Amino acid sequence: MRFLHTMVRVTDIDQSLDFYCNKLGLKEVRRKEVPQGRFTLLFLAAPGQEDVAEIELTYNWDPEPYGEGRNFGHLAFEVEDIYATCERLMAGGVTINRPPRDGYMAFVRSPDNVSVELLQKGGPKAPAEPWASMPNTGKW
Ligand SMILES: C[C@@H](O)C(=O)SC[C@H](NC(=O)CC[C@H](N)C(=O)O)C(=O)NCC(=O)O
Ligand code: NI
Repeated sequence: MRFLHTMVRVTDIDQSLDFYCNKLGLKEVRRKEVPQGRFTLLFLAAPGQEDVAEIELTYNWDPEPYGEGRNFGHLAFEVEDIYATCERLMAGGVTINRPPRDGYMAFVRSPDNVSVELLQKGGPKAPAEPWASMPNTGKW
């Protein structure tokens, strides 16, 4: 057995690709339109992780209310530089709900409010401003 993907439903493909690809750094691996089911599937992966650990975005053509499943926690990604990643996300208008005060862990939310955890590769970096004194913002 091997892990394939985590599926999240999204309400806007362009906004989701802007967040997951342009801002977070994932690449679109493939896309499948399913007109008979009135939905589109988009598979994303970090470079080199294609067919190893993917995110499946499901876009239903007919809008549906998606509650926040409290049993679902978050998507987690290891990043080369947690500060640079948070700077890039913040410059793109993403709120850093849990800033990397410890140089290691940060949380943001996707446009559909899916919680995304960012962890520093190799363990904590030295604390640095503005992150070391940045308060939490809302829930993550
Ligand atoms: C391709 C494979 O990885 C899938 O996950 S297809 C699973 C299938 N997805 C859909 O039917 C998408 C549209 C549907 N309206 C939905 O929102 O899921 C499916 O069985 N989905 C049900 C599920 O709970 O995942
Ligand atoms: Ni799937």
